[in-house]
Amino acid sequence: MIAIGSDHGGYGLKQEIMAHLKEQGVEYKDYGCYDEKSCDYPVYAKKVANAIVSGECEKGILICGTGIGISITANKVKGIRAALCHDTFSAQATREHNDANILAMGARVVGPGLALKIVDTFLNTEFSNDERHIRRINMIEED
Ligand SMILES: O=C(CO)[C@H](O)[C@H](O)COP(=O)(O)O
Repeated sequence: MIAIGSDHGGYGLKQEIMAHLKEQGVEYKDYGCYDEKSCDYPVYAKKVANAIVSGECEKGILICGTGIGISITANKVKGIRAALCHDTFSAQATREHNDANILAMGARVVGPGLALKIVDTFLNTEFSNDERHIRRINMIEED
């Protein structure tokens, strides 16, 4: 199950991503926002991050205008590795190297065509399980 969330700035792109996931038979849960009214991205970043750390969802997608505020917020939750990606190389690398569990994007930065390719790359790339990457991820989690 994929957790998905956005603020008003990411709402339109989130609708396109959800339609794309549905077409592909990928299950998702929309944690809001639910319309284009101005709202606060930390609310939705925290809902999606908590859905992942609780085990309710395995990965997440977060979208705001830039992807920056929503990724900064998600990364404050222990166990979350949110990666802001606006290209497919980064989306692949962050799965392979960082085992990122949230993809963040900015709807005011990327168009929908590229965004959907980034989503597909992120969701279809496995973590490498390489010893050096595991060691570094463990270091992130240290207090
Ligand atoms: O990108 C964002 C946070 O990083 C927000 O989507 C952006 O700040 C919202 O701006 P506004 O309230 O002016 O629509």
